Amino acid sequence: MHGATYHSSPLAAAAAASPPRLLVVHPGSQPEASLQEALRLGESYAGQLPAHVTMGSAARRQRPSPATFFGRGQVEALLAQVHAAEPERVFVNHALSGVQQRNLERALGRPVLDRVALIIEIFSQRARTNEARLQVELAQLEYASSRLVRVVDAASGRRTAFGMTGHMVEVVSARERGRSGSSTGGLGGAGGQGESELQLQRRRITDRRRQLLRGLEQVRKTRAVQRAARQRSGKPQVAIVGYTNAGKSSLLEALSGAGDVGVEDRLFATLDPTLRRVMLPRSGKDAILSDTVGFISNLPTQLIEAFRATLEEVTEADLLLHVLDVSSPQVLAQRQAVLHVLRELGLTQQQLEERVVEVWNKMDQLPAAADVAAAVAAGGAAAEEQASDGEAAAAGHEVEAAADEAAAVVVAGQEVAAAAGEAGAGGGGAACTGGAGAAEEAAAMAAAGSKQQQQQQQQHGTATQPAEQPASLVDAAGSSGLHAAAAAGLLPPAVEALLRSDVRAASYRPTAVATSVLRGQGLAELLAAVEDKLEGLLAGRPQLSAKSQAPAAFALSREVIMHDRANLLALPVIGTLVLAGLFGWCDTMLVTKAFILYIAVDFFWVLLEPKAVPSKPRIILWHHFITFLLLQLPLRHPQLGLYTCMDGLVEWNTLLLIARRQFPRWYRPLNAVYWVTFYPVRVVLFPALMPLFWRELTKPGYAWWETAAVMLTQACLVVFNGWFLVASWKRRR
Ligand SMILES: Nc1nc2c(ncn2[C@@H]2O[C@H](COP(=O)(O)OP(=O)(O)OP(=O)(O)O)[C@@H](O)[C@H]2O)c(=O)[nH]1
Ligand SMILES: [Mg+2]
Repeated sequence: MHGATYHSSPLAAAAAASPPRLLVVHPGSQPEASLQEALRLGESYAGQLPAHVTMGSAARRQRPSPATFFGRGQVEALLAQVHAAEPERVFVNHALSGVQQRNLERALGRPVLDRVALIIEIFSQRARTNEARLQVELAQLEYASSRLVRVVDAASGRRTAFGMTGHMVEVVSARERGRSGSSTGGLGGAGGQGESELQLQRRRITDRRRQLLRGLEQVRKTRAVQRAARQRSGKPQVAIVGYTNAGKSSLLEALSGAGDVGVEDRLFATLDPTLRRVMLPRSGKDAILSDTVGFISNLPTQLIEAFRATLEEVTEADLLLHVLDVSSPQVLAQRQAVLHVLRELGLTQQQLEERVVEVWNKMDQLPAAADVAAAVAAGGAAAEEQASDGEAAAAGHEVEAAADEAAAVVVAGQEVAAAAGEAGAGGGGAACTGGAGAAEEAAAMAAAGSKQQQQQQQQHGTATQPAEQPASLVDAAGSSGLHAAAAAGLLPPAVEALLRSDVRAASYRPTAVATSVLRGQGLAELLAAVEDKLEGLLAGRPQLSAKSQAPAAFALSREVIMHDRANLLALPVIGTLVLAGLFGWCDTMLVTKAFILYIAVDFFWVLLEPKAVPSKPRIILWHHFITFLLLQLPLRHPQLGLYTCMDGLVEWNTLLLIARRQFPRWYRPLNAVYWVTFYPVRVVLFPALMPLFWRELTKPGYAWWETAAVMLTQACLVVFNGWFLVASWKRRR
């Protein structure tokens, strides 16, 4: 029952074989845009645009009925619609409680899905890899278990409202009842078992959940190891995120040249992260880009939680490319939804502000796409000219506003290319000094060039692929072009709002690059902006900007860097004194005192600021305390000073350890010398000092407790070195 073979939800399997006919029921109180999205979700699930019915009016907002969500009259009307349309399933475009869902299923005689269930079912259909299937099943389980109690409490006690299919909870077994035409036949014969059946189901859920979590933990570990290996290669990691269907996979395909990422005009086409290498134009270095599952507003928390392993590619990335579909009137809400999910994933506001580049995609889909592109070309040229002339003060209002924006907005376009020859001098100059007037002029100039295409767009109801590839017109210098287009009234309200700084919250103004991925426009500018941003971001992380072999986890904190630097100064002094003491060039008592001073200062440093060491400050403190005790004896018996110097040799090895993480460029040679010195000093010399100490300390003149203290402390240091060796091995593996 809990065997190795995996069976995804039988409903999903059936749906994949022949997509079920769906009826979308839209509560009239919900906005029209929500209906459009519901239809797209329905289309993604059923493979065809579903029929829909709106219940209630937007004007009359009534409280949802706790029993059936819709009022009694509405349910009757809905039943009539269901009889007319004969759908296999009904999708209510709202969140439903377990009781509402079950009562509606009874009333309509059909399985009823709410928004969360539908999204989970779409995920279930799309899950291809083992990782995705595990994650989807976990989400299904969480969803099912959250309604288990309520459903059973409300039931007559004669039957449970859910069933089990093999090892898995059937999420909406009532759907299955509807499908089979039976009112009691939950999968696995769950009927009639009462409370004990409930307990059994609960236990099965818990067991399966535990199993899934174990499987996913393994997935996470594997992903973490793979990520660490990629980071070791020194290649920056860039994650593409965005609302579903915004064009993320298209962008990855376009930037990487790979044609196998999987672009589809349906919601949640992508579930699994796909990685591709992309060359950065200026440095010629590679970055790793990852495409991942799209987000949606009110993304079920079960899915966010379940997809954590996948979404860690996002949280661990150096940079995020946030793709926005500017052709959607809902672009602002979609942007907020994505930011909301990113925050739920644990990204802080500061990380969002620092690590995001926005991609304003589907520019070609704007109603006046050609004119916008022309205005942008004119504005961009103006900005360039303006920059080179140093005449910022003379610029028009719109251009000033653009300069205020931190964003760099770029559009390249074929129609723009046509206008560029003319606009380069005339249009550009006009935009520079004329603000909105110039934009109109530029738009008018471009209008002639783009007329033919506009006609095509009207004919086909959509933008068409241009015959020629566009030339890139504007570099990532300013958003004046789009501002000019906005001033000329060429932008839809949503894009205008995107541009306005009041919407782009004061502190949140990521660099933005306008693109039409479908037409290959704006991609060069995007890559340049990505490279700029990465350079800025990785400046403090040299192991990423320079190819090195340094381990990934070396994003050092300020505290560690300061402590390391102090040690890089102190340890060579101590090490040299130790060598001088060993060779007899310096009094061993002086060495001992210097050693004690160093250990004491470092002890208090770590005590007061535990973050000064990358890990395990407590062990470091114990180590220092024990060393401190050991060093007391040479103060009482100067003849033991030579042994102090022998112990002190270990500080050269410590110096190499610190240098290794502080100079990642030299990681390989430093690492080699570190290990060459590690074994003779820590593994051979330290234990070997034990019999030497014993021989010395059993001579007359030493108190028994002095012998015991030295032997004990030296033994502790031997154990510490052993632990250190094992920990290093583990880390390397
Ligand atoms: N007009 C136009 N369509 C685009 C553009 N970029 C992508 N598309 C189309 O948008 C649809 C969705 O593209 P995808 O790349 O699959 O979108 P996605 O963000 O990966 O979607 P999910 O994986 O479902 O979240 C496809 O039909 C693409 O051809 C663009 O710049 N302009
Ligand atoms: Mg995709």
